[in-house]
Amino acid sequence: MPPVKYQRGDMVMGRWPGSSLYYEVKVLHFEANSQLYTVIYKDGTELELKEQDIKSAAGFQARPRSRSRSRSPGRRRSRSRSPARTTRPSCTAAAAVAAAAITESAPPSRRDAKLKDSSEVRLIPPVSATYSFSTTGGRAGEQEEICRAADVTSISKCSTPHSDAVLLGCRQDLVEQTKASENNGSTKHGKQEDNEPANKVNEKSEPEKNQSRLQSAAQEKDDGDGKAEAKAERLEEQEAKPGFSSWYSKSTRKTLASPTSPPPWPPLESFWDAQALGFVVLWILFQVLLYMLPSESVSNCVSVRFFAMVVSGVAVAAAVQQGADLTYIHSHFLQLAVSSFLVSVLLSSFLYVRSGRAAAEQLAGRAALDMWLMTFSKDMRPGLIGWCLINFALALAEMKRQGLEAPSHAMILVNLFQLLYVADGLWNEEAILTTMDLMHDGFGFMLAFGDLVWVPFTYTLQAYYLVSRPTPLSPPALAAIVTLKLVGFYIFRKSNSEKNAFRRNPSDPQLSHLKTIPTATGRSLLVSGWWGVVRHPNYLGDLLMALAWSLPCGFSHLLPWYYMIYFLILLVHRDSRDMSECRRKYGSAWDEYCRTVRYRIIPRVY
Ligand SMILES: NC(=O)C1=CN([C@@H]2O[C@H](COP(=O)(O)OP(=O)(O)OC[C@H]3O[C@@H](n4cnc5c(N)ncnc54)[C@H](OP(=O)(O)O)[C@@H]3O)[C@@H](O)[C@H]2O)C=CC1
Ligand SMILES: CC(C)=CCC[C@@H](C)[C@H]1CC=C2C3=C(CC[C@@]21C)[C@@]1(C)CC[C@H](O)C(C)(C)[C@@H]1CC3
Repeated sequence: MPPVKYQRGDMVMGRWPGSSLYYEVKVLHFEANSQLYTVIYKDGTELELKEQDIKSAAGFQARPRSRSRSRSPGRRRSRSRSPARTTRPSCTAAAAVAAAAITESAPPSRRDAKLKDSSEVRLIPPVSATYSFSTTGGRAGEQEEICRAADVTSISKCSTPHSDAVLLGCRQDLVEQTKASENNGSTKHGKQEDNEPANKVNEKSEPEKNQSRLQSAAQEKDDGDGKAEAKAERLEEQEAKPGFSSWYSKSTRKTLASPTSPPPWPPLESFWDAQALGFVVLWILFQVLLYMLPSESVSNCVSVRFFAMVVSGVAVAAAVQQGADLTYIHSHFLQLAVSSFLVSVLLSSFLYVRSGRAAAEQLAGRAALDMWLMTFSKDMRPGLIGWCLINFALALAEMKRQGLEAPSHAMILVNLFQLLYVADGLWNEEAILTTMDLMHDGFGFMLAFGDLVWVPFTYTLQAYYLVSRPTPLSPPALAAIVTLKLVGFYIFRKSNSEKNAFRRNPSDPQLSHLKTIPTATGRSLLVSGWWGVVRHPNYLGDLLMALAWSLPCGFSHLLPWYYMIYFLILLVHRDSRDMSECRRKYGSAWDEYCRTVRYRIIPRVY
């Protein structure tokens, strides 16, 4: 029996069925009976290839570089990845590799024979769905998808204006490949004659003009200053990393390409990282430290929570200045979320167990620690400030990943909008202290989970999305979004302040113009001003702001719209909870209020 040439796990170049194009694949398995290698392409497609359809990765390295790459050795970065990785083709390189492969593949007669061979290559899953040219992502998404399908991961290259030639090449090759592979698929079902047209397509589509087109495109790209290439390499490196981050970027692209096929679940081992847990614990301890600092000196002029936010910001800026790489937060997003989840479970369990004994121990004054922990946990600082920290880290990750000198406009908007929201919440002490969750629900798992996991790791998803999906904004769109945010914020702040001021001092002369309804409890209800427009003007403002957070991300994906949808459900649910609570509290006075102010959140609509 001849020795097996390629071993399991080897990174090699595999010929794409029906074409002369080679892409980097990983050997999964060799079946001695059929003499076929099962290989996996970068996009997850598994195929069985014959030995002659596989080449060692090293053979592809020299030719395309010397032929079309003008990058100086000084600019070439050494990488610590496996040797096969260093040969991974970028958009340009893939084109050049493909071109080289075509040239290499000798005279047409031999190529024909090869193409005929390809009909014997067996496709395991039907791949045509993966290669549907999605228009959902708009032009950028489309380009990216085409490049992905061709295993050309340098999105940034493909989306630069100069890359149209490459794009065209990729697109045409893919159309041809798709046709060819579909035909191969039917071959599997015994329709050998159906393969004829496919071979004809390939005969026509792979002549030298294809080669020169790809080569000139490659040349054109390499005449650049090498920045795009550096970008592509960075992207490749990111994608090469195992874990959630690379899984997410691949899966969002998959979703765009074929919305019907769910993205694969990230590998289990990528959920846990001890170092990530260490960072989460450190962050919470840092917030505990700030919480323990004597607050008298600042509390007269500035909210202590807001002060904690400023100090945290300064500390983070100093850490970045000292070389701390905050993009770790992006590449370990899932691990950090899992660690925070563990801490929230531990903290709420601890407090739950302790609360059972508290009554007895209170006499002995031993509940002090529990009380302290409880008030600290209700404070929401770690989560709210953590939200801003993560957003900032994601802006840095976007710059790194996209090779930008500053974050994109969309990223800046998302960061500033949410920073304003958090700063407002921390500045206005009542905002947190009077919220119904903290007033009525006590401290439980939901609050710990909300503070440590839900808020920092799901409210940041717009920024997370933008890291790998830059969304350009036209100046009018930018202006419209900023206006929407400001209008939303104005309604949110004014209405909350009006109610809080009224609750603090109902006879405040500044509020004397407002109409009220007395209730049996001795407290009154506002029926004019903001609270006379709808029953929850603050929710309306909050929803407009939520809209302004999602709009910068465009409409290509559901992920950045998650918050808007979740929040709509949350607020509608809160409104009905609050309605029952107020009816119980205020009885007929509440019914009268509801008759006077008919709409709940949106005037004349809901
Ligand atoms: N981003 C997020 O994840 C979240 C944000 N929020 C925001 O937090 C803020 C607080 O929301 P929430 O805690 O739900 O509650 P609200 O601030 O809406 O407060 C509701 C309470 O206000 C009082 N009230 C209602 N109507 C009147 C009236 N006409 N006159 C005087 N008092 C009235 C009642 O309490 P009483 O009479 O006892 O004073 C009622 O229980 C909102 O802006 C909300 O959008 C909330 C949850 C999550
Ligand atoms: C589905 C699920 C896990 C729900 C958890 C709900 C919590 C995340 C929210 C309940 C009330 C919240 C508030 C804020 C954040 C989310 C939670 C904890 C809040 C601190 C956000 C900032 C605002 O300015 C606010 C201070 C008004 C607000 C208060 C309520």
